Amino acid sequence: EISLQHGAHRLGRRNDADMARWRAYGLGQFIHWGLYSIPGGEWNGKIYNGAAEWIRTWKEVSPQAYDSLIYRFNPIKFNPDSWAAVAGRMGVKYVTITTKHHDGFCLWPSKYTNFTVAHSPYKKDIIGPLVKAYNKQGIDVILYFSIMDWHNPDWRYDIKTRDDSIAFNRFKQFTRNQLLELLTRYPTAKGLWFDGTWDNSWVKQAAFADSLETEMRKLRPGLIIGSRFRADEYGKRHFDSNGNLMGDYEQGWERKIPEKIEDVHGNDWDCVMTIPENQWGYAKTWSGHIKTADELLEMLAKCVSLDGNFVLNFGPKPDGTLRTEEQTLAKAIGDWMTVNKEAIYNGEYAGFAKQDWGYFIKNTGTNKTYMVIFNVPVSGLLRVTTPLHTVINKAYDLGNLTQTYTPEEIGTSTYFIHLHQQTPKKPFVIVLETGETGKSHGTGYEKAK
Ligand SMILES: Cc1ccc([C@@H]2N[C@@H](C)[C@@H](O)[C@H]2O)cc1
Repeated sequence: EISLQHGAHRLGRRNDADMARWRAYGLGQFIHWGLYSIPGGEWNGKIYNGAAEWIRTWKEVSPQAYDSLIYRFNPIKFNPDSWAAVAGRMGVKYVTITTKHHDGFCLWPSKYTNFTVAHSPYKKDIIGPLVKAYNKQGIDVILYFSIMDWHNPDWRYDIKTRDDSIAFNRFKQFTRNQLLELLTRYPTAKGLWFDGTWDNSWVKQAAFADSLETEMRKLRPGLIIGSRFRADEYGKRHFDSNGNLMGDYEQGWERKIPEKIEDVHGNDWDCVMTIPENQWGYAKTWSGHIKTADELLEMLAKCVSLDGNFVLNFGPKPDGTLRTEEQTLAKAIGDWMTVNKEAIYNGEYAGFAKQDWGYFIKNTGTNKTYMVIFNVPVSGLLRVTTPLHTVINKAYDLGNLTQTYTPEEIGTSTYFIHLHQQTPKKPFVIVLETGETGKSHGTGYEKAK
């Protein structure tokens, strides 16, 4: 261990109520919305093959022309209550919304720049009504904020000269002002999701970022900030120079999911995922593979089974409506969640050996273990190896409690659950009520005769 001033300030998970609430979410929604939604990945009739929210960096686009999109931002059909209703129907417990993406356009009327909704034809605050609408649906809000700000002339990718550091010091104050402004304007926000923090300019600000994080936490006790916000004094990000996670949860799983429990190092984490391969902002043309509801449900179950939250991204259209494909997916996921939410909310790693048929999830509320089944084996036999001294007392369908199973014990802590013939063509859940050997009324099911 080396002594660090600006590394991790806490070892292991946060154990307070605010973090327990975040840990229990399971399913979240990401929303990327801003000026980039207007071109939607196309410019002068040509399709940009990068992520739509990065179109300002395309050589075909002059930054000034892009920035003039502010005069076309007027989402007349924007209705936050309808977005929140779609999210509520989908079963999300929290939403992460872009307040300012890399382009620097602010969806709230910031006092510290004119590049905001207040100076667009729309004029009104977007973030406030969104927070209110989502909170009304019982959905918590996390504010996405990009440190990197292409529009602000004081932004630098690196600090090479004295002029750079003079400009960047102004930029640091601007950033601090905007963050304190957001926390003050939107006091119900549960956390901040930082992005745009990989460039040397910011990585060199270990002390500043550390003190800013402390200041924000003091202003908003319980605030949840991930590992992407700051680097330690040796430039290490996410994990400090002693290998300890900075921030409250690991923010490294963008468009990817850990394979096994060892990959998450006992930390909380979220996975943020796009529906197409790599589009966060609205893209008129979705090319490549578009994920189906079943694929997304499997990602959700996999994340929760490994102690993470799964956050699915929506890129609303410039007029403020949600694209049809996203609404259809939200409903399909919601229909599944209506039946199976007990396997997702309050879900955590169950400690059962991973099996090919799907995922084990322990619900910390019900204390039951849920088998989320995606791949029914041709044998119709679902193998279950319980943790040591754990026996299965009951097994039944979550979707139909009268559909029970008598696990066949085939070895030490190992059982086969015999599926009934007509297994559904959709992911389904079997509930296991377990006990500790010697503590339950019996020793579980008798050995197979
Ligand atoms: C290389 C790269 C940088 C930033 C991103 C941003 N993070 C996602 C959450 C989106 O905001 C995307 O624009 C994606 C890829």
